[in-house]
Amino acid sequence: MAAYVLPTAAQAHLDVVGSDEKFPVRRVYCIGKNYVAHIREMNADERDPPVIFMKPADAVVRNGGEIPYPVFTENFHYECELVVVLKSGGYNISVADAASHIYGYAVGLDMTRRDHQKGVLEKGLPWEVTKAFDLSAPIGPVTRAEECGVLTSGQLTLKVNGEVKQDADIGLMIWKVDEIIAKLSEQHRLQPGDIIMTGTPAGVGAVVTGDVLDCTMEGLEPMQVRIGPKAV
Ligand SMILES: CC(=O)CC(=O)C(=O)O
Repeated sequence: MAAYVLPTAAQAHLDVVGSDEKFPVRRVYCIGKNYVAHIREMNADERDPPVIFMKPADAVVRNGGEIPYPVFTENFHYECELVVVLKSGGYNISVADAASHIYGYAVGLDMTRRDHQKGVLEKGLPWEVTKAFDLSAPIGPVTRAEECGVLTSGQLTLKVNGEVKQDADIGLMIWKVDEIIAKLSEQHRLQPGDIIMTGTPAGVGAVVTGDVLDCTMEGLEPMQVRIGPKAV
């Protein structure tokens, strides 16, 4: 087999609770505007359907740790989310079959350069500058669905420096997890290793260097992230 002209990139992966095996991340799909209360706080139109966007797989930061305050923003926001990870996929998955493709769940953060979002939304430009930058997806360890069951409700909470900022039941999602999988598979052949960040509830806000963010969800392993000094 011919060699590559450069070293290949490391495989992005997540830890699996109670296992030495790793979950290999293929693609990171994200759902935006999936909770009414968040749509309202963003002054967006709640009659519009949720939106689909992506982050690169190497935006994933395993189990938190420290992430730098990124370049190219002065308004860096947290968005706590339920993350669904897939063991199988396909096109046109039905809502009824969707849960059979789920390997497990984790909590994660869709970190956002909020200062760039307004212009992007107003001008109808792509979302990459605001969402798809380096280290923008800290994600905790994956709990297997066979351990926690299929999650349709449960409290998702984010604390910043110990103070609750986001606290909502995932049952309030506009597109539920099974509907998200069905919708995505209308547009993409979902693959084993694809992961889905399912949208954030209300209470998003800015962080500064030194802040400590704790994401929790009943039945899942928690994740803690610290915001480090500005990246150079
Ligand atoms: C406007 C947003 O913040 C979209 C998003 O990422 C979400 O709702 O989640």
